Amino acid sequence: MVKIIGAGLAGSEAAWYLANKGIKVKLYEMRPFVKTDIHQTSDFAELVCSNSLRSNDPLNAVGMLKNEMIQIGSLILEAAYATQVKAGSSLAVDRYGFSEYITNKIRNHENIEVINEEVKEIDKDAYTIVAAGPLASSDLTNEIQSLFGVKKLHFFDAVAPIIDGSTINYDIAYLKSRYDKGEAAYLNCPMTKEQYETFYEALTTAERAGFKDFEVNVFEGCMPVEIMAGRGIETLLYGPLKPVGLEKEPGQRPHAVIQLRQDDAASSLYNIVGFQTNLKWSEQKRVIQLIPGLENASIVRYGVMHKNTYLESPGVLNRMYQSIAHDKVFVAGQISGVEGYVESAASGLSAAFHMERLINQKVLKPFPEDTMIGAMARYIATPNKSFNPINANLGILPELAKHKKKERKMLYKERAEASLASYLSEMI
Ligand SMILES: Cc1cc2nc3c(=O)[nH]c(=O)nc-3n(C[C@H](O)[C@H](O)[C@H](O)COP(=O)(O)OP(=O)(O)OC[C@H]3O[C@@H](n4cnc5c(N)ncnc54)[C@H](O)[C@@H]3O)c2cc1C
Repeated sequence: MVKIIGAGLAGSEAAWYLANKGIKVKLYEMRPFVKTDIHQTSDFAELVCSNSLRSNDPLNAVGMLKNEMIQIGSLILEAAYATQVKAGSSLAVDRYGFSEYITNKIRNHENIEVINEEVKEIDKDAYTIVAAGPLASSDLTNEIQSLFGVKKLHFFDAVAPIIDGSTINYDIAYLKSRYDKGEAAYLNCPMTKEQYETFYEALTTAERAGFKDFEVNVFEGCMPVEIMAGRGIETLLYGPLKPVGLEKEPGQRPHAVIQLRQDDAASSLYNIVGFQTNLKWSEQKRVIQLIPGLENASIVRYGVMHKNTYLESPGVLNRMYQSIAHDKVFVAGQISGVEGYVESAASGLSAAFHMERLINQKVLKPFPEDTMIGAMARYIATPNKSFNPINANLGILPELAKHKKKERKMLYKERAEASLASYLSEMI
């Protein structure tokens, strides 16, 4: 029997993998009895912010990771493709359908017992996967800290607001994907230079909520838009408000464009891309209503900002997400030092893969480091003076032999596919 703590992206993925291998799983989830600051439902694998699982391009790092997860057997991706909504070349999902799909599969699996309880202690001699996420309850966080003898770390993360689609002005907002790649699934709100300057002034002078120290600890990949804007008036124009490839008519490029991405299958909700924010709610409304097309927008969920806990994994976990000190205990998901929905699920899958082999006394061997799933595991287990949570990215793969620059991505992909296929056939 394996005890899994947390039915999030990582815990659900791990439970499903082990149960399908005939191993009994006790899956502990504290919601709905104990809530986190962010989760809103009691469903499993709830997406706490964006509804996007990012790029589907197999040459992109996260696209590569997805393909590897499918080879190994991923419930999260099965659910994502079953509940996909239009988002150009990205994989976005109907967030409620996605979580419901996973919850039903898990609850109906004969090898999984779901226990709605907060876990406060970890038995180091029992097979356990800790997958309690970045919002793990504080008693459990203290237990993790003392079990592994580490200093707790955190950074701050921010959530983007969600808009009621029926309140968008469609005379101004138009459908288009950047450079017309994929389906035109984004709504675009164009700005003139003057409109941008008014918006910029409001954004950078608006009142922020709480957290005096967050500017030093903010994670670059999920930075509040007001902090990014504070770096200079041009910064957003090269980031989330980049207008290139979004011209409504050829040759008529707006000064800036704010994009909205469909948030549910009914296309009734839209989130503002790259607009994670920690502004006071009244200020969010004021700033958002300055965006052309959103003059009367109704905000159904405001952006928020909060602490995000993770373990400094090098020296604590090995390349199989297994504790070095307590070999029956694995740690997976965002709390293990990976960052992102897909990455969290991938680490859950990886931990479960190795856990099954440990229980069945098979050889333990990390995934090859030239696969994305293996490169991420190597990153979290390798000593690093400034350890930070990691997204899938091509920079963590081993260098290629001499090659032409334009062949690089294809070579990474082909090398990873061959490596994973040979590893999986060896590991049977
Ligand atoms: C505010 C915020 C916004 C984010 N936005 C994005 C985004 O837009 N895109 C993206 O790719 N990533 C995002 N992330 C990062 C990350 O991908 C998500 O946090 C993801 O949900 C992590 O998956 P997980 O399985 O590790 O944790 P979770 O999905 O949070 O699952 C952990 C589960 O454990 C449960 N739990 C906690 N403590 C206990 C306990 N003691 N006993 C029992 N159960 C417990 C929780 O209730 C939860 O269900 C965001 C993170 C945060 C915090």
